[in-house]
Amino acid sequence: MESIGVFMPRPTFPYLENELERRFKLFRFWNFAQSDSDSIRALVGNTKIGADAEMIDSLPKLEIVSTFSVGLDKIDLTKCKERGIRVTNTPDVLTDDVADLAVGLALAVLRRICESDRFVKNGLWKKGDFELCTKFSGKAVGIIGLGRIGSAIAKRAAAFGCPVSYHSRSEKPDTGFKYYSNILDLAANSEILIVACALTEETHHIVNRQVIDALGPKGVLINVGRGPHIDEPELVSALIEGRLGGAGLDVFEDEPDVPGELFGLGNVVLLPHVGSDTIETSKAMAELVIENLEAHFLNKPLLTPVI
Ligand SMILES: O=CC(=O)O
Repeated sequence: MESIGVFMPRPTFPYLENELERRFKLFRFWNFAQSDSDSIRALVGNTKIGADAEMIDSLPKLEIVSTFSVGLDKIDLTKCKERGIRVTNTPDVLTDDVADLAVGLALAVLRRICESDRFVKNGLWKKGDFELCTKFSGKAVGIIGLGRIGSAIAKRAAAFGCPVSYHSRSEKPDTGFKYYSNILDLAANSEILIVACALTEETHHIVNRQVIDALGPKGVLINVGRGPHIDEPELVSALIEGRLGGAGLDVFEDEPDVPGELFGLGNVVLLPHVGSDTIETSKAMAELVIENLEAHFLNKPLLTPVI
């Protein structure tokens, strides 16, 4: 397959880049000339750059978009469908990591793990004890989106003795978790609200001022989905004004820009979109990207087809 042109619009996990280079004719955005466009039959995107309409239009021979992510929000799926371009992503292999991190963020915010760490490292322990924090076990956890990742978070939260409820487009059968068709009811009945759904037009700003206010001054908001799930300026003012108890955020509306107002807040833990960034999972995701490409070019069924 060395002659098949694969386009990578942004640097990615080096293992994936090297493996693609070994098997295909890899064109990286940074050493790509427009005249190469006609050789490109596949595109490998990620959470930052996928395939928007302009990119798709510029690649007339594009047959498949294989993204190194589970999220599809950076891919124009309508355009891909119109052009008959196949799309694959990397579900399942990253579920545990993202769910682990959601629980880790909740623990970090409530138990003030990062603040306590700074307290010790800054030598403040010698001057007195750290303040009391808030218990996590047993807290009412509400999950927005009970897909693969949401379900894995629910399982973990349940193991901590947390009553779990959720909101999604429709009620899932036999989960044993309480379903709220109205997100405001979910927020009002949760102490920790976790965003774990896909970003679509319907879920853009699904957490708005009303939801934040329903969660309230003792509530904690965790986001392991996408930044635009939350109305960020509303979140920032709620945290500054004390209308929300705390937040653990792995994703932001305009990454890597994070609102500076959050930097000084002790009840907020900020991560640089690292939900699935473990060595093990990145490798599994890379294998999936490659196997999907190989399956496509060998006319075999795709492993994780979206379209
Ligand atoms: O955010 C991570 C992903 O979509 O894989």
